[in-house]
Amino acid sequence: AVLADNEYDVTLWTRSGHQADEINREHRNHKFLADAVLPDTIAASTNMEEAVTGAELVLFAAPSSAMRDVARQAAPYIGESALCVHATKGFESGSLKRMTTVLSEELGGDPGRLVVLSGPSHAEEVVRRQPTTIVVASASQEAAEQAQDAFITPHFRVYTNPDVVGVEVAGAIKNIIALGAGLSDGLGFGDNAKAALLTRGLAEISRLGMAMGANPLTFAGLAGVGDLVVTCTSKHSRNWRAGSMLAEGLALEVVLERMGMVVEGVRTTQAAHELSAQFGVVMPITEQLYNVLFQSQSPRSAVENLMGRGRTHEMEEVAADWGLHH
Ligand SMILES: NC(=O)C1=CN([C@@H]2O[C@H](COP(=O)(O)OP(=O)(O)OC[C@H]3O[C@@H](n4cnc5c(N)ncnc54)[C@H](O)[C@@H]3O)[C@@H](O)[C@H]2O)C=CC1
Ligand SMILES: O=C(CO)COP(=O)(O)O
Repeated sequence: AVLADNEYDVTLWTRSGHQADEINREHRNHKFLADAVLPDTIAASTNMEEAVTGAELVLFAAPSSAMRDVARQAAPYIGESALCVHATKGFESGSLKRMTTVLSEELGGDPGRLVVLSGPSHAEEVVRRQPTTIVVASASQEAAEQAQDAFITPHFRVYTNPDVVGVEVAGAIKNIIALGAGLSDGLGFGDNAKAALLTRGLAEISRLGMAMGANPLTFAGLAGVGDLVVTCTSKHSRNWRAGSMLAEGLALEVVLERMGMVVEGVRTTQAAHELSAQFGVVMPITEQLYNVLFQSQSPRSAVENLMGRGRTHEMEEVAADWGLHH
């Protein structure tokens, strides 16, 4: 819808013939954006060749679990000069690769044409043209500015950032913290607990990101604190909702089935658990979420474990994370 507002001819690719028909005939996408009317210049197709051939910009927005498969299907039809942007938040399971790495491997060509678009941006509000701010990051400033040009509207303000690693890590890991925020709210804890999760969560995100080569300043920006705040506090968040359902005692499989939409934080918890070991980074909230999701630990004992950790000096810890002398 943002691109259509900027007068691009948009073709949306989907696997579902029913969804394509609904978008083409009614300009609606009932299952995923029930209340929205889409611009009538958006066409939908189940034919990848038709959707992608000749496109000057290709936006990938599949779940992280589908990124490699979708990119592989699209690759033969993407022109050499096409800008390739993704809005996916997660890592590839198993390989633990970031999404631009997956795209680079599948699409080939100039890696400088790859851009990640991320930040506090629930689709339900973007499609209503409510004020939204996001970041586009690319190794190439020119590519980032091309993406900024393509997406910026009076309702959708786009900033550039050269830190692809930081933007991708921030967008992925905040979903773990949002699952924790949903659990916390579902258990009946208050604003103090939520603020603690956000703040200590940001420390964890930054610690892993820096170990992976990110610029720490990215975590103070829209892709970092911005997306963390929106996902932990918004009624639209799938991750928050899944966390609050887990707090009711529902099994993970039941929660995911009831959600019917991707809850990226679940796979990301598994990935971050592995990344924290690989990079030797301490991630206590992620560790407790991992135990709740995959090791049958009760949410209440996870909270007790977090509250009962050894005493810590806040500034010494930050200084160590940032490689500063305290
Ligand atoms: N919904 C939102 O407001 C935002 C979502 N994102 C990210 O965008 C990505 C997608 O999220 P949503 O659209 O919310 O998920 P969703 O669950 O609402 O929609 C995912 C779509 O991908 C399709 N899909 C699933 N597996 C597929 C496969 N193997 N091949 C092709 N299509 C497949 C589904 O049929 C569905 O149409 C996630 O990484 C999410 O973190 C990022 C920013 C905002
Ligand atoms: O990343 C998002 C908002 O910026 C979407 O988060 P959820 O998947 O939790 O809805």
